[in-house]
Order: sequence, then structure tokens, then C-alpha cells
Amino acid sequence: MGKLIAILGAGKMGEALLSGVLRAGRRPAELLVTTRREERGALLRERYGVEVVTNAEAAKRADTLILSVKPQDMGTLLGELHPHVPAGRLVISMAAGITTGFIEERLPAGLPVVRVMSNTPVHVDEAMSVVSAGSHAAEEHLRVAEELLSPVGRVLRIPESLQDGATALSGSGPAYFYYLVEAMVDAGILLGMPRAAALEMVIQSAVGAAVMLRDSGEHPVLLREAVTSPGGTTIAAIRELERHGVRAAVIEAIEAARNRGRELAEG
Ligand SMILES: NC(=O)C1=CN([C@@H]2O[C@H](COP(=O)(O)OP(=O)(O)OC[C@H]3O[C@@H](n4cnc5c(N)ncnc54)[C@H](O)[C@@H]3O)[C@@H](O)[C@H]2O)C=CC1
Ligand SMILES: O=C(O)[C@@H]1CCC=N1
Repeated sequence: MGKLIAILGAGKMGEALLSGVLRAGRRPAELLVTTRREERGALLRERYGVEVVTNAEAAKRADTLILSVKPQDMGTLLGELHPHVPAGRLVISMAAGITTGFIEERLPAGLPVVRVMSNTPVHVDEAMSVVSAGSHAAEEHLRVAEELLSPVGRVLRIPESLQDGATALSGSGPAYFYYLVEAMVDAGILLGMPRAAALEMVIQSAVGAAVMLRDSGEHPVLLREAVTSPGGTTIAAIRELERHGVRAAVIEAIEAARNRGRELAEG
């Protein structure tokens, strides 16, 4: 029997990771989940065949505890876990803003903690995840986190000082692309396109651009220049984007997300 992994607070991200870990070949018997609502637990049991337990039982039994509650619920969860976690357990936190120090202070001394920021493309095995070690986490603990996350996408190690920035960039990143897609579809509507046709054109352009970005090895500036013909249509659009300060808005938006992440541990 492999090591037992518990996902505590299996909501959107917890379930996405659970299904990814099962797709990657782990058996339901190697997993425990906890939920706040009974109906949610019943649904996960039925959907994935995993055992649903209390936080206290998960803390006692699992080798690795994956904390996937909202940052605002983290203090309460850690309070519930504290009396039950034996020494030597690995704690992996998926929460935005919550530092490894915050977790270390609220659990028995010396537990290894790894902080992770992933994103919703976990659902399609295209996540971007970053991992950082807390003060008691060693190479072996980072490896456990990487082994869990690499089947569902890419994983990068970063210093914890960059975690709030990574949360702003790649944790929230998919939302910015969806936002741009919405805006482009609105433009299509303005130009008289049927909504479904506009959506198809925009989505396929996004997928094509994403695959070229990932697979061509070309810098984004060169890829954009290749689209931008002298005296042509693209430069007319780029001029408007620059006139409206879109680049500065993106930079400031992501800085605001980073700053909000820093506030989350304060409750
Ligand atoms: N949604 C996203 O795109 C991303 C979210 N995250 C992080 O992942 C974490 C979870 O976010 P979501 O899955 O979106 O939230 P969610 O609200 O869908 O899931 C959290 C779950 O935890 C449960 N819960 C709360 N307190 C509990 C307790 N004491 N015991 C057991 N269950 C409890 C809630 O009922 C809920 O089902 C957050 O910390 C967030 O910062 C990270 C990356 C991306
Ligand atoms: O919006 C949030 O707080 C979470 C963290 C990263 C993505 N979603």
C-alpha cells in the first residue's frame, strides 16, 4: 500500500487535484478527503470512490495532508488539526497568501510544510504549479509535492518570497485570459458576428497562440511582430491598446493581485 494522502477541504481545487491524482494512477484507497458539508462528501465518495473522514481522522491517518481550504478558513482548519497531527507528517498548503510560517506556528513544532500555488488547468493536466519549502521541509518533501503535481502540469521550485507574485501571475493567470476572451467576443458582437461564431474564432485563436508560445520557442514579441504587417490591421489595434494603457493596466492589475495575496494571511 502506498502512502496515504488526505485532501482537506476538497472544494474546486481540492477536487481538481483529487481527480488528477487518480488519473495519474493512484488508487482511491490511497486517498482520504474531508469536507465541511456532508452532501459534498457524499458526492466525492460516489464520484471517485474515496473515503470521506473528519479532519481529526485525516490528521491521524494520512502521511501527507494537503490543505485546500480558502485562506480565510485556514486558521480554523489548523486549530482542528493541531491536537491530532503526529510528528513526521508532511503538510502541503494550496492556499493563496498563507505563509509556511503561518502554518508552522499553528501546528506542532517541527512539521515539514510545503507551500504550493497551482491553477485551475489542473483539470486538463495543464496546470502551472510552483512549490516552496517551509523552514522544516527538505528535498524529500519538495519531491513529494512535485510528484503529486507533475502529472497534472508543470512544476517549478521558487523561493517563498515569490509565492504571492506567482499567485498573482499564474494562480490567477487563467482568469486574465478568460477576461480577454470575453472582451474579444464583445468586440466580435459589436462588429456584427453571431456570438457562437465570435466565440469559436476567439477560442481557436487563443489555443493556436498558446500552442505557438509553448512549442515554437520564439519570444512573444517576435510572434506578435510576425502578425503585425506594415500599414496593416494589427498595428491599428495595437496603437489603440497602447493609447488606452493596457500594458500598464496589466502590470498594475497583477501587482494589485500580489498585494491582495499579502493581505490574506492577516484574515
Ligand atoms: N480557485 C482557484 O483558481 C485557485 C485556488 N487556490 C487556492 O485553493 C484553495 C481552495 O480554493 P477553491 O478550491 O477555489 O475554494 P472552494 O471554496 O471551492 O474549496 C474550499 C472547500 O473547503 C471546505 N472547507 C472549509 N473549511 C473546512 C474545514 N474546516 N474542514 C473541511 N472542509 C472545509 C469548503 O466547504 C469548500 O468546499 C484556496 O486557498 C485558494 O487560495 C489556488 C489556486 C487557484
Ligand atoms: O482568487 C484567488 O484568491 C485564488 C488564488 C489564485 C486564484 N484564485
